[in-house]
Amino acid sequence: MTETDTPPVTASLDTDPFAPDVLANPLPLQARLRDAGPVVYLESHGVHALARYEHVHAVLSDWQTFQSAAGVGLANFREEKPWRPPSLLLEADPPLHDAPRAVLSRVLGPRALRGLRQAWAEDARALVDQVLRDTEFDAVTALAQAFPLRVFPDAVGLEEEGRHHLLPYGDHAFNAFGPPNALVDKGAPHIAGHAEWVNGQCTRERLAPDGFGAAIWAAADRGDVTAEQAPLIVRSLLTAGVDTTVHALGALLYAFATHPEQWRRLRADPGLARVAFDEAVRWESPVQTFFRTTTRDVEIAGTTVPDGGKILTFLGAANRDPRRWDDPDSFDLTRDPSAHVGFGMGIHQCVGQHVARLEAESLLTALAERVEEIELAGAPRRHLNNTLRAWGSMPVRVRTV
Ligand code: HEM
Ligand SMILES: C=Cc1ccc(C(=O)O)cc1
Repeated sequence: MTETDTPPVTASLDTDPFAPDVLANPLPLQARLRDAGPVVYLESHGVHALARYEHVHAVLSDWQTFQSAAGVGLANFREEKPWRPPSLLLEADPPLHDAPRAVLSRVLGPRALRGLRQAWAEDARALVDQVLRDTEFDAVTALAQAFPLRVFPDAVGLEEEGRHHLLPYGDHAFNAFGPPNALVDKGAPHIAGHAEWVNGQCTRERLAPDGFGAAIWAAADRGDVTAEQAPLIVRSLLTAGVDTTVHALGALLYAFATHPEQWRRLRADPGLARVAFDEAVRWESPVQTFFRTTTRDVEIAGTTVPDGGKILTFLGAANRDPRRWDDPDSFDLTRDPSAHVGFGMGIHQCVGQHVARLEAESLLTALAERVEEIELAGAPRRHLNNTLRAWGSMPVRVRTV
């Protein structure tokens, strides 16, 4: 056998996963990646891609070998300056990651959220009553965007004025995890204005005295983190806490508008609201991808990735891996979705997931009480983003009780 006859251990593809047509429908490429092998070299960006559940789970669980401090996007912070000061959680490894994570775990933990449950349930009912005055509406603007933007900025303690900066700021941040393409170019001219408001909202004096932001500053006063760290920890909430839940709620509404039998199942058992949300996060994976950077030469399933190599983990592909899930492409409330990687895995697993679940449970419970049937009233339109899987609009028709 000559050198050229030896089959390559590592498959490679030249498809760009951040191309518009792929972002509009990533499922075919995800299937190709899973089937091509455990590790696939992407020539388009010079990175190694993982799309199978087993290997995505393993890489996200091994922060020592696959670090976050060199950035969790394509940009390698060892070689280039980040577009903004790195996050003290997302773009940090232990030990620097530990104290900020411990603070947010407490501020956003289930016990801290108990005080919000009643208020968010009432607000969801008020919004649903208002929206259901019409039998046809855009579920993205009327519900998926409206509810998080009614409850989350107040929970953080943000000023009323300027909240319109939140969605475009997050949208650009999530685009910036990808390559410097047209989506990044679209947000670049406006990001300074959005960032000026967002960064200003993270200062102690601009935050209401009783929200998540004030609780982070109180942790600084106790010495759990420093006063320099406090605003950046608040910034994490504003970056990660809005667009993600908006698009997860969009995924949830799309799932039910296209699966009437699952909607009937939820109405028969409203206690399914929380599992429905996690099944929607598995099925659509609003956060599709994240990168890691190797801290040494490492072999993954027969492929050696050199130190400093970027690894692209396809969370969305892992969440539909038939090696892990029965009938993965179906949205099914009888499934146990709890092992999904839609919130990540390991020490960086989403610290805001309980906030997201409470938002979803509040909205879904209010809808299930009033809406007998929900269906698409026209073709939904995708909102393209390098990292987020999102709907830009979703016309629906409802029958109410
Ligand atoms: C359905 C909604 C959400 C989804 C799908 C989501 C997804 C994720 C994912 C995949 C990660 C892991 C990132 C990594 O491993 O590099 C993560 C981390 C994080 N999320 Fe969420 N998230 C959501 C909602 C939220 C909310 C509401 C907040 C804040 C209130 C939040 C704050 C964070 C923070 C601060 C991190 C970094 C944690 C760390 O590095 O230790 N997320 N999220
Ligand atoms: C899941 C995305 C995410 C984005 C930004 C941050 C942050 O800025 O800390 C955390 C998570």
